[in-house]
Amino acid sequence: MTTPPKAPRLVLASASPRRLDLLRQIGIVPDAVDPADLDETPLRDELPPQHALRLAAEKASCVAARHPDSWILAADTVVACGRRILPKAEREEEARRCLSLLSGRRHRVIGGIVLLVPGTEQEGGGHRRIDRLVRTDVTFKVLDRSETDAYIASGEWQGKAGGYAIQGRAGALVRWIGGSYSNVVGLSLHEVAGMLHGAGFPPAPPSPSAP
Ligand SMILES: Cc1cn([C@H]2C[C@H](O)[C@@H](COP(=O)(O)OP(=O)(O)OP(=O)(O)O)O2)c(=O)[nH]c1=O
Repeated sequence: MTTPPKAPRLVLASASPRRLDLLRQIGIVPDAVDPADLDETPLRDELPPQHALRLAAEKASCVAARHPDSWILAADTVVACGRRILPKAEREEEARRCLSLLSGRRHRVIGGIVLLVPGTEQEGGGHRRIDRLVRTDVTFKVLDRSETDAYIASGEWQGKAGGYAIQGRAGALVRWIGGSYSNVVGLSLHEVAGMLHGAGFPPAPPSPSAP
């Protein structure tokens, strides 16, 4: 008698609650969440897309070492103004600098996504890597002093790439967006669904109720 194939295990290599919520939105519930702890400083002369993809790949491979038989999903979100990579704002001055740079201008949000698919025994184990880069263009309104102060007071910028979170109050500061909204929040759902489907991950079960 042959044993049925084991259900694949999905590990989300991220500390971002937004990524977990986004996946849940499309019915994907990871079996485990295991963040990688990495130095996210850009390399010298590293361009925003290279940076996003490198970090997503490093997060994925760091976590894959702990889960050799699982599917690993990792991502990195970079906010870029020209060649410049904006920081993940941790301090108020950083967030203010980001907002003043973004005010009235178009910028790019680059998402690097890496999916590691475990190899079968016949393939000799190891993981196969699938990656994608997603770009969304975002234009902020011109921010005056009181709008900037109010946004800073909200504290929502903390730990966010580029010092803002489109899914919160900064939604009111965005004049125009071109491309994937979920990519800005942290993970393009269209891309990730396509990557999982294309690699043979079982589809999400039907939703028990409407959102
Ligand atoms: C631009 C923008 C970023 N962000 C968030 C998404 C990411 O959590 C964060 C970018 O930092 P990341 O390094 O991509 O992610 P993270 O450090 O939160 O988690 P991990 O590295 O463990 O996966 O900024 C928003 O939530 N909304 C936004 O509009």
